[in-house]
Amino acid sequence: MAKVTEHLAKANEKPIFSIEIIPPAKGGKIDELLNDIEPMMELKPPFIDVTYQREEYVYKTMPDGTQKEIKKRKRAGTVGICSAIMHKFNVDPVPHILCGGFTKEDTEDLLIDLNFLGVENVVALRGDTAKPFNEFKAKKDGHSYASELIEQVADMNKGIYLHEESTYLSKSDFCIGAAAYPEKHYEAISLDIDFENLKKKVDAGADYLVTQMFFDNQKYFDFVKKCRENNIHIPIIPGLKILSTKRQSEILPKIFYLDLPETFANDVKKANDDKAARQIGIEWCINQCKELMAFGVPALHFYTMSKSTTTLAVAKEIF
Ligand SMILES: NC(=O)C1=CN([C@@H]2O[C@H](COP(=O)(O)OP(=O)(O)OC[C@H]3O[C@@H](n4cnc5c(N)ncnc54)[C@H](O)[C@@H]3O)[C@@H](O)[C@H]2O)C=CC1
Ligand SMILES: Nc1nc(=O)c2c([nH]1)NC[C@@H]1CN(c3ccc(C(=O)N[C@@H](CCC(=O)O)C(=O)O)cc3)CN21
Repeated sequence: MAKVTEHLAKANEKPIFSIEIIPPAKGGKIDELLNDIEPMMELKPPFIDVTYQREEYVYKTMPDGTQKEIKKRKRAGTVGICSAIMHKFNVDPVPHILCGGFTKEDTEDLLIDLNFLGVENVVALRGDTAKPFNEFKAKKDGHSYASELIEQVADMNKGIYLHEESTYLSKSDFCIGAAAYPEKHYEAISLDIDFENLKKKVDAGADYLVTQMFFDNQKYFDFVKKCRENNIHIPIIPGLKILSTKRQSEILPKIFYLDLPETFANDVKKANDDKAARQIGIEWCINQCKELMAFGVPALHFYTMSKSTTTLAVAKEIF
């Protein structure tokens, strides 16, 4: 097993093919998930990201009229999935770890579990705002920003644990990924402020970055240039989403704060149905990948949503 940065260092001629999967909805079977992703194994991704879905809250009126808060998690099982894909496919799992919903102590326990399982990588994120709220709120004794979470992982890599004074504790050795937003994070007031926050993540110990999806490569090229000019020299992996329905051309820019190039958006709008939109999405992504390869990206990371068909349609043209 190896670190993401080690995998990236080994790839010289071609970028690495990597994928991101999501846990199945509660009650789903691990075998179904493994079967769904198996077709992509033909392209030998050296690492697979497994997202962590945060909890949401629903409120139920009880017979006595009081409101009961119910905590629900639709897609649980990130750690178990990491262990399953590691043993079934012999690839490095990269669990996402979140600030949201976690105390620092919860995080420490999670990191100890991952370390014992032999997982050597994490992507450290703040996490989205819990539904149905409209503002991110850290847990009491939890982290507010990804940079703080990165610091905790980096501390453990030095043998510094919470509430322990001994200096002879075993050191973990996690490779730490962090998220980057070429078109700014949706909550950030400006691109520049978001960039300052990105620097904090790098200073806290991020080993590499993976970007939010983008459909305009120029946004990625400008972002990489800005990073390099500002002394950020770690690898920056482009994250790619293959547009696969007409609706996504309306909704993705709004949810994730991105621009769709006008020609692309118009072509998708003119498509007769989702099948036609998906074909346009596939072709757009193939062209994006070719241009990114020519630029010399270290990897092409696909947000697959655990579905292999569209990703394979693109990747088979590229790799
Ligand atoms: N669940 C998952 O697996 C994934 C989730 N994400 C999403 O990425 C988003 C945020 O995660 P990160 O980028 O890790 O969060 P982050 O903590 O780096 O940034 C979140 C927001 O806070 C601001 N910020 C950061 N540090 C700050 C500071 N010290 N002072 C003031 N403002 C600060 C940033 O500019 C940004 O607007 C979330 O929406 C997350 O859910 C992204 C990839 C996968
Ligand atoms: N803010 C944020 N939260 C995330 O969880 C997240 C990111 N960004 N960026 C990186 C990856 C990519 N993720 C995603 C999440 C959803 C779709 C997506 O296509 N979602 C819907 C459309 C939107 C909707 O109807 O809610 C779909 O059609 O599958 C793609 C990538 C998850 N990750």
